[in-house]
Amino acid sequence: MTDLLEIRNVWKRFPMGGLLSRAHIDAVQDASFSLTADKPEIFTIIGESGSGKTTLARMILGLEQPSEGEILFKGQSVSRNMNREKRLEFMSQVQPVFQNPFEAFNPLKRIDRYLASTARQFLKTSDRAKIDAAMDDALQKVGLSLKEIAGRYPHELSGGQLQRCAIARALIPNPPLLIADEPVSMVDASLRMAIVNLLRSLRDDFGVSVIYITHDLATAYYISDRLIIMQKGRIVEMGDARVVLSDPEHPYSRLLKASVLSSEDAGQGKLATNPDMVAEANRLATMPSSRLQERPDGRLVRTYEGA
Ligand SMILES: Nc1ncnc2c1ncn2[C@@H]1O[C@H](COP(=O)(O)OP(=O)(O)OP(=O)(O)O)[C@@H](O)[C@H]1O
Repeated sequence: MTDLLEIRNVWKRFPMGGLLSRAHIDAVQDASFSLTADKPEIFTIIGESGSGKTTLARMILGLEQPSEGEILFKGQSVSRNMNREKRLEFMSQVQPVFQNPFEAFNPLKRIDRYLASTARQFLKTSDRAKIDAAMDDALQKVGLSLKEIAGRYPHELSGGQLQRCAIARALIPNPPLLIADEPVSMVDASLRMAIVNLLRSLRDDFGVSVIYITHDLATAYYISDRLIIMQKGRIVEMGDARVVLSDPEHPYSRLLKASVLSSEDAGQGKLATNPDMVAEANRLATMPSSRLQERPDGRLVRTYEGA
């Protein structure tokens, strides 16, 4: 099997506290996983705020350089220092979808003009018919059409429609991989499932793999094939999404699941989280020596020396 993406022992260390300080934060610690080119999948990264999800995504997009380790896309090293031509070629294969569709579009620019400039850039053509065909093709994949959005400005669409347009923009170069960082969190709750189902259809109908970054276990359970759970920069559990989310093994994974369930029960006066579970997860996060161990069901779970 050929790898589409390979993350090899990647670390990202950010300096903290000014130029003269030696303090640093390990935003991502020794992350490794790969996506195969032969079978498109939705690979989810879950973790609470500050666990390193966005930093990992930015490294995959070549926007940040790993401090250690390597990221390979189709066998080629991804680097922040690619020249213009290489970057354009790379971007045509790995496209981001961001959280806030209203920030992704210039409010003063018609959406079709924005999509057209993306098509011109990646297709390297100024042929109007080819540009329109590429835009319409991408819009059809997200359930819209060029006719529907032609001449419209961002404020004339709902958040859900605009997020579809943002995904259509990302699809224009026909990338095999999308990196979707919290793509539904700014979208109205009633429209969220439509976007989530759209990601699934991109995988099933168009062979696009998606790295789906989220806090939300429910949508992760619904669409993911595999997932990793991150705690303070470390992957603590990785495996088949349904196996891990149905029966999480790592204390932090259990805590995440319990927190979600208990928020549903909050109206009945139950505790939002169990303090013992929080204390145990926090204790493990500070243990220096640990490794991912394979379980008989194929998942990887972090274990700690002397825990
Ligand atoms: N450029 C930076 N300089 C210093 N620290 C950073 C930088 N970028 C991220 N960090 C730190 O790295 C850690 C991981 O941040 P990151 O944004 O990757 O987390 P996240 O899981 O995506 O969180 P969220 O869900 O809130 O987006 C945080 O402690 C953050 O403060």
